[in-house]
Amino acid sequence: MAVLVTGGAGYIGSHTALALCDRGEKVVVLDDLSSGFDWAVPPAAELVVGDVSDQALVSQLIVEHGITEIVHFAARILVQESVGDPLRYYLGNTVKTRALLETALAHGVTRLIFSSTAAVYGEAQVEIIPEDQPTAPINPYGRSKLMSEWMLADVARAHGLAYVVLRYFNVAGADPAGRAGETRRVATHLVKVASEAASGVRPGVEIFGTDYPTRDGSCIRDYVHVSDLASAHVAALDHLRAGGANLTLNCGYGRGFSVKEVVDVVKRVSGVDFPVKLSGRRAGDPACLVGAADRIRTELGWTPQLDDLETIVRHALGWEERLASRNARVK
Ligand SMILES: NC(=O)c1ccc[n+]([C@@H]2O[C@H](COP(=O)([O-])OP(=O)(O)OC[C@H]3O[C@@H](n4cnc5c(N)ncnc54)[C@H](O)[C@@H]3O)[C@@H](O)[C@H]2O)c1
Ligand SMILES: O=c1ccn([C@@H]2O[C@H](COP(=O)(O)OP(=O)(O)O[C@H]3O[C@H](CO)[C@@H](O)[C@H](O)[C@H]3O)[C@@H](O)[C@H]2O)c(=O)[nH]1
Repeated sequence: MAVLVTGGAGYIGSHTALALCDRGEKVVVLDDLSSGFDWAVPPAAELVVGDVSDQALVSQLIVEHGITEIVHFAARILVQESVGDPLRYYLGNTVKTRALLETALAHGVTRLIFSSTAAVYGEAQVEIIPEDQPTAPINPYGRSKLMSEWMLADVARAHGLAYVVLRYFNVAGADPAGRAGETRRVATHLVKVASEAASGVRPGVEIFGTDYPTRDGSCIRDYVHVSDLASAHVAALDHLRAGGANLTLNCGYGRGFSVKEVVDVVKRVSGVDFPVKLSGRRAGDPACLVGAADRIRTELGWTPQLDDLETIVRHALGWEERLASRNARVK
């Protein structure tokens, strides 16, 4: 019995692989390393380098390792990039998910956890978004993920697939023990970017958009600690193994911070007053995304341990320090 973690060399996948290994699960990571790093895979997991749509490879992995569940993270993840190159997103996120599903079903793997996103909601009509809010994504990234959600629901009805869809809000922070964190060839996520600025890796932070209809004109997001998110996946796996119902759940804390507030917290926690430039809006960004957070607690018994922006930022800054010493060693 083993769990296949696609995208497990990436940010959220590597933290979830760690959480699974920590409790003694056998973990096989499948990752093409297009945005992930081989060294990010926990030592206790096995890394196979390849593409999730390579059906011969995935078939071989399922049979060889006795895969019983798939946690599917592998995807392209950037909203702005999806606006400029939509077909890349429909291929990477929708078409390849279809191929993976087909392979899984062909081998009788019928339990799957899927990384979806708050981007499926689009421009929120309510301050706190419940799961039954109509989906109306405003960018190709969100649409590519929503199509995958629909595929899962259809396949569940037709072939008995059991799934949990987790709609993550904005993921940030790093493993509290410093074993993993967010590593990017080019960082774009706000907490990561601001942590890099505080660490001197970049000159400063640009705030994209100050004319949104929010309390200070900058966008509002629900920032969730990556290790809490990892534990939500473990809880989802237990739910499926116990024969639980198919679920689509928000994964956030139910409270939002503006871009300006996040930047201020990073400055305060780091003690570094890095330069900030006010700029125009970035393509594809909704004004506000904050998720109702009660259903996942009720359904999965998920109890976040790290719901605190300062803690998230402290862990993100700690990871930057580790990366700096690691890069110094590698050079
Ligand atoms: N980071 C966030 O804030 C956030 C929020 C909502 C949803 N998500 C979703 O969570 C998942 C993971 O995001 P992340 O931030 O860890 O991204 P990431 O880029 O760090 O990780 C994705 C991993 O998937 C791998 N990958 C991509 N395409 C692949 C393919 N075809 N075959 C094999 N491996 C492939 C990449 O090399 C990378 O290691 C994604 O599905 C993303 O859409 C992320
Ligand atoms: O240098 C920066 C980076 C970001 N932002 C703003 O900060 C907010 C958050 O942006 P970012 O951290 O890039 O995350 P999102 O674009 O909200 O997208 C993330 O969060 C979504 C869920 O809400 C996921 O679906 C996506 O995969 C993930 O990239 C947005 O308003 C950005 O315009 C800035 O102002 N300056």
